[in-house]
Amino acid sequence: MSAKTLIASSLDVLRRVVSEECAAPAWRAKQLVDSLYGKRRARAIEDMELLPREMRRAMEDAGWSTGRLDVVKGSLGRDGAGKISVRVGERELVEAVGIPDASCYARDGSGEVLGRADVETMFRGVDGWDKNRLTACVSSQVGCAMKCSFCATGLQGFKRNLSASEIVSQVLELEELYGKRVSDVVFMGMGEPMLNMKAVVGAIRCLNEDIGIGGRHITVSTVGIPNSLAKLAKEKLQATLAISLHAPDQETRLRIVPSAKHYPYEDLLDDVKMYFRETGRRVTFEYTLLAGVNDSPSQAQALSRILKRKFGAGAHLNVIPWNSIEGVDHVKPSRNAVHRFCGALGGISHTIRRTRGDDVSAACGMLTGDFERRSLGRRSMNAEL
Ligand SMILES: C[S@@+](CC[C@H](N)C(=O)[O-])C[C@H]1O[C@@H](n2cnc3c(N)ncnc32)[C@H](O)[C@@H]1O
Ligand code: SF4
Repeated sequence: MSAKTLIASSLDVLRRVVSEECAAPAWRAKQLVDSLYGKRRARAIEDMELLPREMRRAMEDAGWSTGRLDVVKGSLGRDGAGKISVRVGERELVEAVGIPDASCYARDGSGEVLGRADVETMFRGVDGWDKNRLTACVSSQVGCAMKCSFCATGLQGFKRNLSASEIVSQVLELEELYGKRVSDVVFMGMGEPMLNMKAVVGAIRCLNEDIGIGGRHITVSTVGIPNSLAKLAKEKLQATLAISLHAPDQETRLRIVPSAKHYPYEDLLDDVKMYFRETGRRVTFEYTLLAGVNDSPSQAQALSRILKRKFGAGAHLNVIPWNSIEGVDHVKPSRNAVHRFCGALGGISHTIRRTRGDDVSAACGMLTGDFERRSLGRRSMNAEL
């Protein structure tokens, strides 16, 4: 990774690069933006045909790169959901997922292929686009330190934060592979976005202002980090906030979300309420449903009571039946259990998340970038915690 990446740099920074490092007129900064995110996107500075050759050379000499990422491998689910592994450092890989329209399907079954060209050939074999929507699920960290008991990323441990450029580039790579513009971005891949707020906010601004993805089509999902929501509210983003709640009370939450120890349930909900008041944005709660842990009708009733007490009609619940992960001691709830739980929610607005890409381990909580983890070794990843 180069620290001097043009992707996700603000227009002010790009203007400075153009005028101070390239001795070119400031209006060239607009062409630089077009070269990064416009129709003819350049993967490397040398390919930026809109810019004079001397200017490209000056940027390279000053140590700049675009920041585009290398796609190492990919796999495609039957429903067209595709997972890619991108290299973000010498020995680090993270995963990102493309989730097309629900009407899509993969012409050629799944399977894993190596190398960008083969991944692109495979991803272009997605048919059945209806509304032309493509959601990018991006990672914000290499691994995650939060250790939620049901999540493959949490099992992996934490390595480092991603930069804004590394986050945005995941979206650019998915757009290029599918040959489609991304319509929605969800920060639901690897990592806890609120532990990397500066880069996440920088990435959101770039996705919104430079790439043109509507703020309301960007969702940040967080397990809840003390004091982070007040800071996020100050950023005045249009993005939607999703809180991974998973329980109707502190005791149940503590069983599955170790970090809840530092953030009592009521305090979390009070902070969410403050965020709701400050931003006027509807808050979504996520609830990963685990058989025998948090899926009983009485737990749904308790959840309904507390959400109504705190938010009235203003909360929405996303119920996510657990996606099984090898070696993890949880049980997926039956269809009946999911419907019984939702039936007991007593009028709380909710949706049951349809699992996408689970046949290629691309669904929620299944991302790891494990390829490199094996060579790094779990001990070395955890050593940096
Ligand atoms: C992987 S997390 C990343 C964002 C953030 N760290 C968080 O927890 O909200 C995104 C969502 O996936 C959910 N999730 C994690 N593992 C899951 C699994 N195995 N099955 C279903 N949902 C899962 C999380 O609870 C969270 O709501
Ligand atoms: S669910 Fe989110 S916070 Fe928990 S371990 Fe997974 S990525 Fe981290």
